[in-house]
Amino acid sequence: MLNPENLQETNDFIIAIAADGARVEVALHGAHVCSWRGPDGVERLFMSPLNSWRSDAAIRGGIPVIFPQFASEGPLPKHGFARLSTWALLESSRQLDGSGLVRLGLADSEQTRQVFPHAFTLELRITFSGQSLNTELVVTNTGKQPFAFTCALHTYLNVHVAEAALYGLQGYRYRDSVDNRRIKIAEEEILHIAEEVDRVYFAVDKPITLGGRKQSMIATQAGFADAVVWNPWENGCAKIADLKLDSYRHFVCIEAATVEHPVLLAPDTSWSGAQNLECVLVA
Ligand SMILES: O=P(O)(O)OC[C@H]1O[C@@H](O)[C@H](O)[C@@H](O)[C@@H]1O
Repeated sequence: MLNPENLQETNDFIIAIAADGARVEVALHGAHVCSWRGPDGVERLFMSPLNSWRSDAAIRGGIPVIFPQFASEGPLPKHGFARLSTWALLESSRQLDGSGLVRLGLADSEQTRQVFPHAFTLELRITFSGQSLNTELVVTNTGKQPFAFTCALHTYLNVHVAEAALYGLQGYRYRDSVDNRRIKIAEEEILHIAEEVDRVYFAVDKPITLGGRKQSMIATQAGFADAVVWNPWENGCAKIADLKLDSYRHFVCIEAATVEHPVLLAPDTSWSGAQNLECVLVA
């Protein structure tokens, strides 16, 4: 899936393998999980075949880290700068239980302070084994003033959209970005993706399941208040240069996010949010 020739030009990658053969590929550009395979070797994340792999662009697919601004809801570039920054590798190791651990870090710099005048560190902790992947974002305020941020783990899940169904969203209040950001209550027990979907579900406190024909993916989050479900459909793909016109058929984003109420972080304190993905194979 990844093209090593291109990658060497613009990205440094970490490949980490758990004792049971589960593996992740992580780019330092954005601390971006680009690939996650279980021991069966099956890719669980979508990566766009038209991804540019340019160091000045966000990677289209995998798990973009969104910080300190979700979407265009503030003065910063869309989805903030974390996904465009070069992170440092802090650790890549195998835990006593055989699971793989990769930790990456980012701190404020002259460049980030120009658009976000605060002192901070970010850490992304990626743990994986068997059929599960856990990503945790830790934000620490290392400055003297409080600051506010919104954030997300913008996970692109590999799925045949025509066969997919989302469970667990019924009853939540959500903001519908494809209907003038109207606030609605989710009535459907099962959400099928049959048109553009771009919703922020608020105060999500239960797992969301993306059911498919061969597997189901259970997304559980902690720390993050909200969850975004996004599929651009054909009309959206036509406007996004690094997606093919039919890419919408192959992924659904389930994003663990904090959007409605920004986190206000006091000096010398940390916030953390995690998304856990568990793949259940259908016999
Ligand atoms: O094209 P980008 O910047 O990666 O954003 C992709 C999508 O990200 C989602 O989180 C937003 O809800 C969508 O509105 C947006 O289109």
